[in-house]
Amino acid sequence: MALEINNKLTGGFANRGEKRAYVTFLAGNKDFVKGVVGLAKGLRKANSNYPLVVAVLPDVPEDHRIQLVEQGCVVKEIEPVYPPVNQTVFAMAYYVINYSKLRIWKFVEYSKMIYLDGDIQVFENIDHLFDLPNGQFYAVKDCFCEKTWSHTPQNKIGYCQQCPDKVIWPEAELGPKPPLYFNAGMFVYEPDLYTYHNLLETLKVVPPTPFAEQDFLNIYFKDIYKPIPGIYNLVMAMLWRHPENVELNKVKVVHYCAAGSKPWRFTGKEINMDREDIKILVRKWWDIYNDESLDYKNIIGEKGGDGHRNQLVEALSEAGVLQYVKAPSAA
Ligand SMILES: O=c1ccn([C@@H]2O[C@H](COP(=O)(O)OP(=O)(O)O)[C@@H](O)[C@H]2O)c(=O)[nH]1
Ligand SMILES: OC[C@H]1O[C@H](O[C@@H]2[C@@H](O)[C@H](O)[C@@H](O)[C@H](O)[C@@H]2O)[C@H](O)[C@@H](O)[C@H]1O
Repeated sequence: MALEINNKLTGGFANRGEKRAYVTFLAGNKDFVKGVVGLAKGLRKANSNYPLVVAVLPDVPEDHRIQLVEQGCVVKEIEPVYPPVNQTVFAMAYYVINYSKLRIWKFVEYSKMIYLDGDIQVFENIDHLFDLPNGQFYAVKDCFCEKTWSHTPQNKIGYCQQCPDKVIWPEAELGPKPPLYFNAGMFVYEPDLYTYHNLLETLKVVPPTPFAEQDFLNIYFKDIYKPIPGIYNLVMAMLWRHPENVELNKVKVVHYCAAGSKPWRFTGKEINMDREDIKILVRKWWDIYNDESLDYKNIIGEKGGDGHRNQLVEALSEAGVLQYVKAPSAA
């Protein structure tokens, strides 16, 4: 049924072949663009075969969009998504903007995408995740132990899915154990318009909750969610909350989501930020960000020629900044 609707809605996109891409989300005019530039360069260093699409909100300024296009990104403007205003429950104000991530389900020119937050770095090639079987939603299990989870029954009783035997879930008092819960900073999914419209319709009747779109996506995809190993999204707090579950030398993807861990804002002053492993991970991020050999222009080099320039103009047009770009000089 869903597939038939999907074909109708996507105008036969079902035969869109194996067009794949990484995708991230960028909002605002401040420093998160550094995160996305770092991610673009990290994917290049990891020899990824697929482009990085950046879904930008209208408030992302032209110069940031030009930076991203010049780093080889496919910049696509999206409209914000705001949840229904609901007096009883609220999303943490900071996270409300993340509902806009839901727009990436309409990128149906791609058959499969891997979403990565802008505060994620890919240190080793993960292209093989695109070959995971279709029809499922793949992501890494989150951890409930940080105080950001103090609003939840899990955190209140010290239960965490990362160590389910440490504190047994008290079914008699709290009912059935909660389903597995993923961190929405990284996931493997298949864009399709049926799901896109269904997500937005469902959002209208689901009150906002503290972890915003992450909570919402966990509800929506709970029947097809398949956990993948933590090496594909090291939720930073795992280093001090569940070190027994982390083999840092095997980690391929690092998620700088702990308070104070964003490399481009790093001061080392927040809790846990004085740890040696954190300092090494931040330094590894900067090594990539500062590596000019990873800049797109140095990869393409002069070989690009007019073809590259035309490609750049086309990309800038899609990014909505063409008016700032002079047409390539006549050959
Ligand atoms: O001002 C902002 C806040 C968030 N984001 C995007 O939304 C994602 C999720 O926000 P954040 O990383 O702060 O969440 P965390 O995973 O750290 O809780 C970021 O990685 C960015 O891709 C952004 O572009 N600008
Ligand atoms: O909007 C809700 C956000 O929820 C998640 O961030 C949280 C979550 O990971 C908690 O488990 C951590 O404790 C916390 O530090 C971290 O900020 C996603 O990474 C982010 O992309 C976004 O969906």
